[in-house]
Amino acid sequence: MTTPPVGIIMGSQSDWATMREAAVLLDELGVGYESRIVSAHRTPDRLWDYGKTAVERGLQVIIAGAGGAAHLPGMMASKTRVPVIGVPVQTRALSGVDSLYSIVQMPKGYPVATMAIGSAGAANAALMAAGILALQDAKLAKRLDDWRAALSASIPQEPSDD
Ligand SMILES: Nc1c(C(=O)O)ncn1[C@@H]1O[C@H](COP(=O)(O)O)[C@@H](O)[C@H]1O
Repeated sequence: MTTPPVGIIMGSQSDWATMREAAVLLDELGVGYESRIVSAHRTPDRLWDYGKTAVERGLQVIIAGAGGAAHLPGMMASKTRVPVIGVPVQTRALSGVDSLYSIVQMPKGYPVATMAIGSAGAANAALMAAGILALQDAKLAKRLDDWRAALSASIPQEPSDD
């Protein structure tokens, strides 16, 4: 089985409602991906193996979503040089600010490209991954340009009352 270019990983099944937004967009753009539950806290060996084999398996971008003490994206960035895009999942207790702060403040040397909290962040992670892959893929670049143009065209000039 060939490895798709993008790995979507998340700390828990409960993150899928958010991370699905990334999957939906990658589907729209025709970008292959795999989705896995990988937790630094609950499945540390799985995290280790995923990070250790990411380069040799051919993953090109990893989108990592987690909530609360969201160590998954940073730990994955420590384990592989494959670029990691972090998605702070919204939490009930602290609205996702906990997730954001856990992901964004990486020490020098191990970056995580951190998106907005919640579903907008998950969707943007997919667009960011597509943008990275499009640097080497002219057909994808065209699909991404078309997607962006369609979004622009859908924005009305004036507000309406309905
Ligand atoms: N932040 C992490 C990590 C991790 O960073 O390794 N593993 C699970 N979690 C988070 O725990 C939250 C609650 O998980 P449950 O809903 O399973 O209790 C989820 O948002 C998950 O990302």
